[in-house]
Amino acid sequence: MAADCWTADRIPDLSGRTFVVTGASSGLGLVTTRALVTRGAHVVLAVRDEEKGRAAATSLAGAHGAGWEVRRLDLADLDSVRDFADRMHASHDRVDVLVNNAGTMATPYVRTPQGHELQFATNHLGHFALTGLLLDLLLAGRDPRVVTVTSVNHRRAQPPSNTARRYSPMGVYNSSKLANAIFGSELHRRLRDVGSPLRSILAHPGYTATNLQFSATTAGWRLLLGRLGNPLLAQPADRGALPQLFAATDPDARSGQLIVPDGPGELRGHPVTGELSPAATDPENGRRLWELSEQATGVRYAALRPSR
Ligand SMILES: NC(=O)c1ccc[n+]([C@@H]2O[C@H](COP(=O)([O-])OP(=O)(O)OC[C@H]3O[C@@H](n4cnc5c(N)ncnc54)[C@H](O)[C@@H]3O)[C@@H](O)[C@H]2O)c1
Repeated sequence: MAADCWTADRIPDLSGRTFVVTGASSGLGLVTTRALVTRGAHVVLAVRDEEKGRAAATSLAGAHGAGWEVRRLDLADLDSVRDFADRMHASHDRVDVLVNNAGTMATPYVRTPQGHELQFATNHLGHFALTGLLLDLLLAGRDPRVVTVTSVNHRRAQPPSNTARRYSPMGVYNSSKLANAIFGSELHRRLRDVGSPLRSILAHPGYTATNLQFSATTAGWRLLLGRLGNPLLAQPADRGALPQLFAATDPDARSGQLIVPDGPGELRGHPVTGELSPAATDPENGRRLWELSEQATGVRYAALRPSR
Protein backbone atom coordinates (compact mmCIF):
# COMPACT_ATOMS: atom_id res chain seq x y z
CA MET A 1 0.00 0.00 0.00
CA ALA A 2 1.18 3.53 -0.65
CA ALA A 3 1.36 4.28 3.06
CA ASP A 4 3.20 7.55 2.63
CA CYS A 5 0.33 9.38 1.04
CA TRP A 6 -3.01 7.67 1.61
CA THR A 7 -5.70 10.17 2.56
CA ALA A 8 -9.49 10.22 2.20
CA ASP A 9 -9.01 11.67 -1.34
CA ARG A 10 -7.82 8.20 -2.34
CA ILE A 11 -11.19 6.58 -1.54
CA PRO A 12 -12.53 5.17 -4.81
CA ASP A 13 -15.96 6.02 -6.21
CA LEU A 14 -18.52 4.25 -4.00
CA SER A 15 -21.67 4.87 -6.05
CA GLY A 16 -24.20 2.08 -5.73
CA ARG A 17 -22.58 0.61 -2.60
CA THR A 18 -24.22 0.25 0.81
CA PHE A 19 -22.33 0.68 4.09
CA VAL A 20 -23.55 0.20 7.67
CA VAL A 21 -21.60 2.25 10.23
CA THR A 22 -22.27 1.66 13.94
CA GLY A 23 -21.92 4.61 16.30
CA ALA A 24 -22.24 6.96 13.32
CA SER A 25 -23.59 9.97 15.21
CA SER A 26 -20.26 11.17 16.63
CA GLY A 27 -16.48 10.98 16.55
CA LEU A 28 -14.84 8.51 14.19
CA GLY A 29 -18.16 7.04 13.05
CA LEU A 30 -19.49 10.41 11.89
CA VAL A 31 -16.26 11.31 10.06
CA THR A 32 -16.24 7.86 8.42
CA THR A 33 -19.87 8.30 7.35
CA ARG A 34 -19.20 11.75 5.88
CA ALA A 35 -16.21 10.50 3.87
CA LEU A 36 -18.19 7.52 2.50
CA VAL A 37 -21.24 9.62 1.59
CA THR A 38 -18.99 12.18 -0.11
CA ARG A 39 -17.67 9.40 -2.37
CA GLY A 40 -21.20 8.39 -3.36
CA ALA A 41 -21.98 5.57 -0.91
CA HIS A 42 -25.36 4.94 0.66
CA VAL A 43 -24.71 4.81 4.43
CA VAL A 44 -26.96 3.39 7.12
CA LEU A 45 -26.17 5.32 10.29
CA ALA A 46 -26.74 2.69 13.00
CA VAL A 47 -27.17 4.74 16.17
CA ARG A 48 -28.31 4.26 19.74
CA ASP A 49 -30.09 7.63 19.86
CA GLU A 50 -32.09 8.36 16.69
CA GLU A 51 -32.50 12.06 17.49
CA LYS A 52 -28.71 12.49 17.74
CA GLY A 53 -28.35 10.39 14.61
CA ARG A 54 -30.72 12.65 12.67
CA ALA A 55 -28.87 15.75 13.95
CA ALA A 56 -25.62 14.16 12.76
CA ALA A 57 -27.20 13.37 9.39
CA THR A 58 -28.19 17.01 8.89
CA SER A 59 -24.52 17.90 9.29
CA LEU A 60 -23.94 15.69 6.21
CA ALA A 61 -26.28 17.83 4.14
CA GLY A 62 -23.37 19.51 2.35
CA ALA A 63 -21.79 16.18 1.38
CA HIS A 64 -22.49 14.99 -2.16
CA GLY A 65 -23.58 11.43 -2.48
CA ALA A 66 -26.27 8.83 -2.73
CA GLY A 67 -27.53 9.48 0.75
CA TRP A 68 -28.04 7.97 4.11
CA GLU A 69 -30.64 6.66 6.49
CA VAL A 70 -30.71 6.71 10.28
CA ARG A 71 -31.69 3.54 12.12
CA ARG A 72 -31.82 2.72 15.81
CA LEU A 73 -29.32 0.16 17.10
CA ASP A 74 -28.45 -0.31 20.76
CA LEU A 75 -25.55 -2.75 20.73
CA ALA A 76 -25.89 -3.30 24.47
CA ASP A 77 -29.36 -4.80 23.98
CA LEU A 78 -29.50 -7.97 21.88
CA ASP A 79 -33.23 -7.45 21.21
CA SER A 80 -32.35 -4.12 19.58
CA VAL A 81 -29.61 -5.81 17.51
CA ARG A 82 -32.10 -8.43 16.26
CA ASP A 83 -34.68 -5.75 15.52
CA PHE A 84 -32.10 -3.73 13.53
CA ALA A 85 -31.08 -6.84 11.55
CA ASP A 86 -34.73 -7.73 10.83
CA ARG A 87 -35.39 -4.23 9.51
CA MET A 88 -32.24 -4.38 7.35
CA HIS A 89 -33.45 -7.68 5.84
CA ALA A 90 -36.85 -6.14 5.14
CA SER A 91 -35.38 -3.19 3.25
CA HIS A 92 -32.02 -4.26 1.75
CA ASP A 93 -31.00 -7.26 -0.31
CA ARG A 94 -27.29 -6.73 0.37
CA VAL A 95 -24.82 -4.85 2.56
CA ASP A 96 -21.41 -4.24 1.00
CA VAL A 97 -19.47 -3.12 4.08
CA LEU A 98 -20.19 -3.25 7.81
CA VAL A 99 -18.05 -0.93 9.95
CA ASN A 100 -18.16 -2.15 13.56
CA ASN A 101 -17.09 1.21 14.98
CA ALA A 102 -19.25 2.01 18.03
CA GLY A 103 -17.67 1.76 21.44
CA THR A 104 -17.81 2.81 25.01
CA MET A 105 -14.85 3.17 27.42
CA ALA A 106 -14.20 2.83 31.15
CA THR A 107 -17.83 2.87 32.28
CA PRO A 108 -18.85 1.96 35.82
CA TYR A 109 -20.00 -1.66 36.30
CA VAL A 110 -23.42 -1.95 34.66
CA ARG A 111 -25.33 -4.99 33.39
CA THR A 112 -27.20 -4.99 30.09
CA PRO A 113 -30.82 -6.18 29.73
CA GLN A 114 -29.45 -9.68 28.98
CA GLY A 115 -27.18 -9.57 32.06
CA HIS A 116 -23.80 -8.99 30.39
CA GLU A 117 -21.20 -6.43 31.46
CA LEU A 118 -21.80 -3.20 29.50
CA GLN A 119 -18.41 -2.63 27.80
CA PHE A 120 -17.94 -6.26 26.71
CA ALA A 121 -21.57 -6.34 25.55
CA THR A 122 -21.40 -3.09 23.57
CA ASN A 123 -17.93 -3.32 22.11
CA HIS A 124 -17.84 -7.06 21.36
CA LEU A 125 -21.05 -9.08 21.89
CA GLY A 126 -23.32 -6.59 20.10
CA HIS A 127 -20.97 -6.47 17.11
CA PHE A 128 -20.58 -10.27 17.09
CA ALA A 129 -24.37 -10.64 16.98
CA LEU A 130 -24.82 -7.88 14.40
CA THR A 131 -22.20 -9.33 12.03
CA GLY A 132 -23.70 -12.82 12.32
CA LEU A 133 -27.26 -11.59 11.74
CA LEU A 134 -26.19 -9.55 8.67
CA LEU A 135 -23.89 -12.26 7.30
CA ASP A 136 -26.19 -13.32 4.45
CA LEU A 137 -26.58 -9.68 3.34
CA LEU A 138 -22.79 -9.23 3.48
CA LEU A 139 -22.19 -12.43 1.51
CA ALA A 140 -24.44 -10.95 -1.19
CA GLY A 141 -22.39 -7.71 -1.19
CA ARG A 142 -19.99 -6.31 -3.79
CA ASP A 143 -16.34 -6.37 -2.55
CA PRO A 144 -17.81 -7.17 0.87
CA ARG A 145 -15.96 -6.35 4.08
CA VAL A 146 -16.41 -6.35 7.85
CA VAL A 147 -14.22 -3.70 9.46
CA THR A 148 -13.90 -3.94 13.24
CA VAL A 149 -12.39 -1.04 15.19
CA THR A 150 -10.05 -2.27 17.90
CA SER A 151 -7.26 -0.43 19.76
CA VAL A 152 -3.54 -0.92 20.35
CA ASN A 153 -4.68 -1.26 23.98
CA HIS A 154 -5.59 -4.83 23.02
CA ARG A 155 -1.86 -5.63 23.34
CA ARG A 156 -1.87 -5.04 27.09
CA ALA A 157 -5.22 -6.71 27.82
CA GLN A 158 -6.26 -9.81 29.72
CA PRO A 159 -8.12 -12.32 27.53
CA PRO A 160 -11.82 -11.40 27.53
CA SER A 161 -14.18 -13.28 29.79
CA ASN A 162 -17.87 -12.93 30.46
CA THR A 163 -17.56 -13.97 34.09
CA ALA A 164 -17.39 -11.68 37.09
CA ARG A 165 -13.97 -10.78 38.52
CA ARG A 166 -12.70 -7.61 40.18
CA TYR A 167 -14.01 -4.85 37.97
CA SER A 168 -11.43 -2.49 36.47
CA PRO A 169 -13.17 -0.04 34.08
CA MET A 170 -10.08 0.47 31.89
CA GLY A 171 -8.97 -3.17 32.16
CA VAL A 172 -12.37 -4.34 30.91
CA TYR A 173 -12.27 -1.79 28.07
CA ASN A 174 -8.85 -3.13 27.02
CA SER A 175 -10.18 -6.71 27.17
CA SER A 176 -13.17 -5.74 25.03
CA LYS A 177 -10.74 -4.31 22.44
CA LEU A 178 -8.77 -7.58 22.57
CA ALA A 179 -12.11 -9.33 21.98
CA ASN A 180 -12.57 -7.12 18.87
CA ALA A 181 -9.10 -8.16 17.66
CA ILE A 182 -9.64 -11.88 18.37
CA PHE A 183 -13.07 -11.71 16.68
CA GLY A 184 -11.70 -10.01 13.55
CA SER A 185 -8.87 -12.57 13.28
CA GLU A 186 -11.13 -15.59 13.87
CA LEU A 187 -13.74 -14.29 11.41
CA HIS A 188 -10.93 -13.95 8.83
CA ARG A 189 -9.87 -17.60 9.40
CA ARG A 190 -13.44 -18.90 9.18
CA LEU A 191 -14.14 -16.95 5.99
CA ARG A 192 -10.85 -18.10 4.45
CA ASP A 193 -11.64 -21.73 5.31
CA VAL A 194 -14.90 -21.64 3.34
CA GLY A 195 -13.30 -19.69 0.45
CA SER A 196 -15.50 -16.65 1.04
CA PRO A 197 -14.68 -13.33 -0.68
CA LEU A 198 -15.87 -11.47 2.45
CA ARG A 199 -12.87 -9.74 4.08
CA SER A 200 -12.52 -9.25 7.85
CA ILE A 201 -10.19 -6.32 8.53
CA LEU A 202 -9.23 -4.66 11.83
CA ALA A 203 -8.47 -0.96 12.32
CA HIS A 204 -6.93 1.10 15.12
CA PRO A 205 -7.39 4.88 14.89
CA GLY A 206 -4.58 6.10 17.19
CA TYR A 207 -5.31 8.47 20.08
CA THR A 208 -8.10 10.69 18.73
CA ALA A 209 -10.05 13.51 20.38
CA THR A 210 -13.66 12.28 20.49
CA ASN A 211 -16.41 11.77 23.08
CA LEU A 212 -14.86 8.42 24.01
CA GLN A 213 -12.78 9.98 26.78
CA PHE A 214 -15.89 11.65 28.28
CA SER A 215 -18.70 9.28 29.22
CA ALA A 216 -21.51 10.75 31.35
CA THR A 217 -19.78 9.43 34.46
CA THR A 218 -16.13 10.24 33.62
CA ALA A 219 -14.62 11.95 36.65
CA GLY A 220 -11.38 12.48 38.60
CA TRP A 221 -8.01 11.91 36.96
CA ARG A 222 -9.56 10.39 33.84
CA LEU A 223 -11.59 13.54 33.19
CA LEU A 224 -8.49 15.69 33.79
CA LEU A 225 -6.47 13.48 31.44
CA GLY A 226 -9.11 13.85 28.71
CA ARG A 227 -9.38 17.62 29.17
CA LEU A 228 -5.59 18.10 29.01
CA GLY A 229 -4.60 15.24 26.73
CA ASN A 230 -7.19 15.68 23.99
CA PRO A 231 -6.21 19.22 22.90
CA LEU A 232 -2.46 18.64 23.46
CA LEU A 233 -1.81 15.10 22.25
CA ALA A 234 -4.75 13.65 20.39
CA GLN A 235 -5.26 13.86 16.66
CA PRO A 236 -8.49 15.18 15.12
CA ALA A 237 -11.17 12.63 14.15
CA ASP A 238 -10.66 13.17 10.40
CA ARG A 239 -7.14 11.75 10.79
CA GLY A 240 -8.14 9.05 13.26
CA ALA A 241 -10.75 7.75 10.81
CA LEU A 242 -8.19 7.09 8.03
CA PRO A 243 -7.30 3.50 9.07
CA GLN A 244 -10.95 2.39 9.13
CA LEU A 245 -11.65 4.24 5.86
CA PHE A 246 -8.66 2.52 4.24
CA ALA A 247 -9.85 -0.85 5.59
CA ALA A 248 -13.39 -0.23 4.35
CA THR A 249 -12.59 1.00 0.85
CA ASP A 250 -9.04 0.47 -0.43
CA PRO A 251 -8.43 -2.45 -2.80
CA ASP A 252 -5.09 -3.14 -1.03
CA ALA A 253 -6.61 -3.76 2.44
CA ARG A 254 -6.30 -7.50 3.02
CA SER A 255 -8.43 -9.79 5.15
CA GLY A 256 -6.84 -10.56 8.54
CA GLN A 257 -4.81 -7.33 8.59
CA LEU A 258 -4.76 -4.67 11.29
CA ILE A 259 -4.58 -1.16 9.81
CA VAL A 260 -3.00 1.55 12.01
CA PRO A 261 -1.63 5.09 11.56
CA ASP A 262 2.13 5.11 10.98
CA GLY A 263 3.09 8.36 12.76
CA PRO A 264 5.16 8.57 15.95
CA GLY A 265 3.23 6.78 18.70
CA GLU A 266 0.78 5.74 15.96
CA LEU A 267 -0.53 9.30 15.68
CA ARG A 268 -1.05 11.65 12.75
CA GLY A 269 0.25 9.09 10.30
CA HIS A 270 -1.07 7.45 7.17
CA PRO A 271 -2.62 3.99 7.30
CA VAL A 272 -0.17 1.08 7.35
CA THR A 273 -0.31 -2.53 8.43
CA GLY A 274 0.06 -2.88 12.21
CA GLU A 275 0.93 -5.78 14.45
CA LEU A 276 -1.69 -7.83 16.24
CA SER A 277 -0.69 -9.34 19.57
CA PRO A 278 -0.08 -13.12 19.76
CA ALA A 279 -3.24 -13.36 21.93
CA ALA A 280 -5.29 -11.72 19.17
CA THR A 281 -4.21 -14.18 16.48
CA ASP A 282 -4.13 -17.33 18.65
CA PRO A 283 -6.67 -19.77 17.05
CA GLU A 284 -7.45 -21.28 20.47
CA ASN A 285 -8.46 -17.85 21.81
CA GLY A 286 -10.53 -17.42 18.65
CA ARG A 287 -12.34 -20.70 19.16
CA ARG A 288 -13.03 -19.96 22.84
CA LEU A 289 -14.31 -16.43 22.24
CA TRP A 290 -16.50 -17.66 19.36
CA GLU A 291 -18.11 -20.31 21.58
CA LEU A 292 -18.62 -17.87 24.45
CA SER A 293 -20.12 -15.29 22.08
CA GLU A 294 -22.49 -17.80 20.46
CA GLN A 295 -23.70 -18.85 23.88
CA ALA A 296 -24.09 -15.28 25.15
CA THR A 297 -25.90 -13.98 22.04
CA GLY A 298 -27.64 -17.06 20.64
CA VAL A 299 -26.31 -16.03 17.19
CA ARG A 300 -24.71 -18.75 15.06
CA TYR A 301 -22.90 -18.09 11.81
CA ALA A 302 -24.71 -20.75 9.82
CA ALA A 303 -22.84 -20.00 6.57
CA LEU A 304 -19.43 -20.64 8.16
CA ARG A 305 -18.42 -24.09 9.30
CA PRO A 306 -15.96 -24.22 12.22
CA SER A 307 -12.36 -23.73 11.09
CA ARG A 308 -11.07 -26.72 13.07
N1 LIG B 1 -10.77 7.93 20.26
C1 LIG B 1 -9.70 7.16 20.46
O1 LIG B 1 -8.62 7.61 20.91
C2 LIG B 1 -9.79 5.70 20.16
C3 LIG B 1 -8.62 4.92 20.25
C4 LIG B 1 -8.69 3.56 19.96
C5 LIG B 1 -9.89 3.00 19.58
N2 LIG B 1 -11.02 3.78 19.51
C6 LIG B 1 -12.29 3.13 19.11
O2 LIG B 1 -12.91 3.90 18.12
C7 LIG B 1 -14.30 3.62 18.10
C8 LIG B 1 -15.11 4.89 17.94
O3 LIG B 1 -14.98 5.69 19.11
P1 LIG B 1 -14.84 7.28 19.10
O4 LIG B 1 -13.45 7.58 19.53
O5 LIG B 1 -15.35 7.85 17.85
O6 LIG B 1 -15.78 7.65 20.35
P2 LIG B 1 -17.21 8.36 20.39
O7 LIG B 1 -17.64 8.24 21.82
O8 LIG B 1 -17.17 9.71 19.78
O9 LIG B 1 -18.09 7.41 19.48
C9 LIG B 1 -18.56 6.16 19.92
C10 LIG B 1 -19.93 5.95 19.33
O10 LIG B 1 -20.44 4.69 19.79
C11 LIG B 1 -21.79 4.86 20.14
N3 LIG B 1 -22.24 3.87 21.11
C12 LIG B 1 -21.85 3.73 22.40
N4 LIG B 1 -22.59 2.75 22.99
C13 LIG B 1 -23.45 2.30 22.04
C14 LIG B 1 -24.48 1.32 22.03
N5 LIG B 1 -24.80 0.62 23.14
N6 LIG B 1 -25.16 1.09 20.89
C15 LIG B 1 -24.87 1.80 19.77
N7 LIG B 1 -23.93 2.75 19.72
C16 LIG B 1 -23.23 2.99 20.85
C17 LIG B 1 -21.87 6.28 20.73
O11 LIG B 1 -23.20 6.75 20.71
C18 LIG B 1 -20.95 7.03 19.79
O12 LIG B 1 -21.65 7.50 18.65
C19 LIG B 1 -14.58 2.83 19.38
O13 LIG B 1 -14.73 1.46 19.07
C20 LIG B 1 -13.32 3.04 20.21
O14 LIG B 1 -13.08 1.97 21.10
C21 LIG B 1 -10.99 5.11 19.77
